[in-house]
Amino acid sequence: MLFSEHNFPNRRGPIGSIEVICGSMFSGKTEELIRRLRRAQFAKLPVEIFKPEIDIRYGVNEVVSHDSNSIPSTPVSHSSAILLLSSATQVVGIDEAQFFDEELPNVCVELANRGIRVIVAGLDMDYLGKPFGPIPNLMAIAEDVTKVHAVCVQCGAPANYSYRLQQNESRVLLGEKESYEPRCRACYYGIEL
Ligand SMILES: Nc1ncnc2c1ncn2[C@@H]1O[C@H](COP(=O)(O)OP(=O)(O)O)[C@@H](O)[C@H]1O
Ligand SMILES: Cc1cn([C@H]2C[C@H](O)[C@@H](COP(=O)(O)O)O2)c(=O)[nH]c1=O
Ligand SMILES: [Zn+2]
Repeated sequence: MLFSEHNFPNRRGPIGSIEVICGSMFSGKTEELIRRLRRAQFAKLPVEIFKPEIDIRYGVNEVVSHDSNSIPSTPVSHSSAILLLSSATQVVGIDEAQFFDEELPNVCVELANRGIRVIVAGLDMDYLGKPFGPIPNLMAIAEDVTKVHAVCVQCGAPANYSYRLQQNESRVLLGEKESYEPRCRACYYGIEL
């Protein structure tokens, strides 16, 4: 976005917005989220970061990337808690948003309409290649959507699927490299070219 696009002479006060960072596992969603939030902190803006209570893989009170970058965060059990905990902030970050309830898009709209910059990261597809939780609706209402890609472990192409290695059919199965690998379309579907 051009800096000149931020100059609105007839507007007073901050304009809120919703940004979505999505992609497969290992695509760099959390790193990109942390990068944007750190830049906001460098700008001395008050920042609050949330994640779903379910995701305690690396610790309860921080968001951690696969490369061990981390930033403190607050675990919440329902998206409505984000509204209550964001009254004095200007930037809200949300990680693992695919695990939140379907109210999350409304919560993000409410925050953005208060003038808050909302940055949401999450899986766009589950292991079956189906749109995951509230992410598709968030992508529809966001001002900005960034789709990041991992590297396909089979062939090296850009990967947008999270292939599950375990025989487990529940949609939610927390895990890392022992349970998932990022794959491109051809390798995910086993398409011979
Ligand atoms: N196959 C892969 N493709 C890309 N990055 C990978 C892969 N395997 C491990 N990584 C590591 O994962 C990091 C991204 O981690 P992270 O931001 O936590 O991803 P995400 O939140 O999308 O799962 C990369 O910087 C890289 O070091
Ligand atoms: C595809 C898929 C993933 N999960 C889980 C596995 C991990 O715990 C997280 C994703 O973490 P990341 O930061 O994006 O690497 O989600 C799941 O429960 N169900 C799925 O279908
Ligand atoms: Zn591939």
